[in-house]
Amino acid sequence: MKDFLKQLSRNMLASVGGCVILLLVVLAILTPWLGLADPAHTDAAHKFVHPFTEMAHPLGTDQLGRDLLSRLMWGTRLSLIVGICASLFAAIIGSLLGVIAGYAQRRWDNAIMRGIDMLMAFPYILLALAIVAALGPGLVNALLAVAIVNIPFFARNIRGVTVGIVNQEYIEAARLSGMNARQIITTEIIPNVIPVIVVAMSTTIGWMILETAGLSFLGLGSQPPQADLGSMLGQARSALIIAPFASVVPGAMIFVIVMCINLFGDGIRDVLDPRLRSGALSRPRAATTVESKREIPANIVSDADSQMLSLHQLVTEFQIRGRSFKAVNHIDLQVSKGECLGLIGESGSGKSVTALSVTKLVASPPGIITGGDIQFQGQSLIDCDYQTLRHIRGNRIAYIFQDPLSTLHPLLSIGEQMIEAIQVHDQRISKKAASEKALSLLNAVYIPNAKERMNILPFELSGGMRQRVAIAMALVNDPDLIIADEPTTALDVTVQGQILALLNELRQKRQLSILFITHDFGVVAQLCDQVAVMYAGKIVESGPVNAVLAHPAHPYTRRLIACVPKLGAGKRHLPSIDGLPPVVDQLPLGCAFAPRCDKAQASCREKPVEEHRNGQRRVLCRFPEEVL
Ligand SMILES: Nc1ncnc2c1ncn2[C@@H]1O[C@H](COP(=O)(O)OP(=O)(O)OP(=O)(O)O)[C@@H](O)[C@H]1O
Repeated sequence: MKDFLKQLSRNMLASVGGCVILLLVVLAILTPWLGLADPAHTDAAHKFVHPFTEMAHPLGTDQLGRDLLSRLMWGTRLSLIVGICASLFAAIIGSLLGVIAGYAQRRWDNAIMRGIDMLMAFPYILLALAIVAALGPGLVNALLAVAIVNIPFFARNIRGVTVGIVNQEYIEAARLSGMNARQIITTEIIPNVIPVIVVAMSTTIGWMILETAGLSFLGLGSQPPQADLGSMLGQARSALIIAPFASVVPGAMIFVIVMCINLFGDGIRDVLDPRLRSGALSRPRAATTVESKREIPANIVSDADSQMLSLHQLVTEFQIRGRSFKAVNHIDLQVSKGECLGLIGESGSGKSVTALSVTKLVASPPGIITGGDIQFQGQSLIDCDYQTLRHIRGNRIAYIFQDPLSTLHPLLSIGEQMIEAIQVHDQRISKKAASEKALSLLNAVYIPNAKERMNILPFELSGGMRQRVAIAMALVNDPDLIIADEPTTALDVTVQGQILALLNELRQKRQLSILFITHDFGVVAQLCDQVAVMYAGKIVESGPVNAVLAHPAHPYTRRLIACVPKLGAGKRHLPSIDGLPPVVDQLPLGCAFAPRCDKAQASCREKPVEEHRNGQRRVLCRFPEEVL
């Protein structure tokens, strides 16, 4: 709750809206005790008294001499109660119908949704008028009418969300655990749709107040002597020319209430919507923000003839709610032409952020590059303009991600997506030529019946086949560097072996450089020439794969290698690494691995660690396992 209020207070307009609404609600609650005049007391001798002319009637009087301030306060109280009750009624009934229709599907879904469609087929205001006409005029009936016509809005919204949730794996898991439909709805579905209901309610209360005011304005809502804001407006209508203030007072109040509720509702939506949290109230920028005062490393020497990619003291941070998370912390990496570099480390060590930083694909906000440089074939990618970066992305540097199902477009066929990727970077190529190129690439990655498969959708392929398509997509523009972010993690070992063999073959045939991200030293041994081990945003060890595997120098590397089972090594205990990596906004002054290291001494924790180098090997440890 504290967090919620803190985030809400950052939105200036929502805060103002919330404060005004809070003030009005408090005043509405306290109205009976404010010592105001009787709102129904008429005084023909004092009709249409102008505002601020008589102490007894600060806002003036209406056509029957009733005190406008008192009627305004009582009317506001009534309008707020009606708006909130109508909204609650519509939200509860509509959401329940939506959840049941979305969960049950088939016959129930059909019956409920066709009923809802029938409600929606009537013109909105006519339906409300018909309901009031059938039930008779009166505030409660107006409330019911407004609530009923808004039920379809909630039902359709919540049904859509529920249909999405019902297909998720955790609902399957709940079914497997033996839960019945009622339990699944109450414990799994409703908690997940509540934020959507709250957001929808926060934006509809204002609308419902307006609708009830509309019915009262037409004489179908509150009946004399009771008055809500709409009926005040309706009664003042006949004297609009001679006493406009009698209309302005309730009209201005309706405007303020609806405006403030909408501003507040938008603020609540922004805070509650998980996609809009973590500072991302705006769409991420096209390229990661680079801090203007970033630390630029001195004497960058990058051999453009042999180096494909080199990172120099790169720092990428996430700045969230006043905290800076250093996901990538002063790292140096080099990938030579035709070489495969394996980047390995535990989950959360910063591998993916490093990979995304290369082409400035880290989402900004909250990501920001605060230091270092990235050289691609001797050209700085940090300082280059956006057009150059766009040309390089997908053309000279391509990515393969872990889950092709979420990176391939679900509604476009494989062929269409590949042709699009080719034509984005080469507008002169005809569709036919692009299609032939796509087909030859699908053949190159050994997709059987490639011609027929050009026309199918991603979900119709198996995981291994999808990953082959993702590799073919990465190759469409003959890139020089491929960044593969755990492309085999979701695959079984046989398919993993095939994909690694394919990448190796393509690398040799096409002289590709690869930055390969993985958790698995077995994969590194199979594919990579060089390896860099990452921990808490830093490269703690790097060097040729054979040398690192045979003689790991950092205790973390040694323990990562010890976790890999060895075929034929007999039955042995596979040690795990106790403890967890540190949170990267509270990194210690010394070695971040020290709390989990069996060799750590006091000096490891107290002083920054210096890097030891020998030839291609580097280690960031005060007491390495091997002297380099
Ligand atoms: N969009 C984001 N907003 C905030 N923090 C983020 C974001 N993306 C990544 N991080 C943080 O950056 C750190 C590094 O994340 P990263 O995804 O690079 O780890 P990783 O080593 O690739 O892990 P995995 O192997 O699980 O993919 C983590 O602490 C993560 O929580």
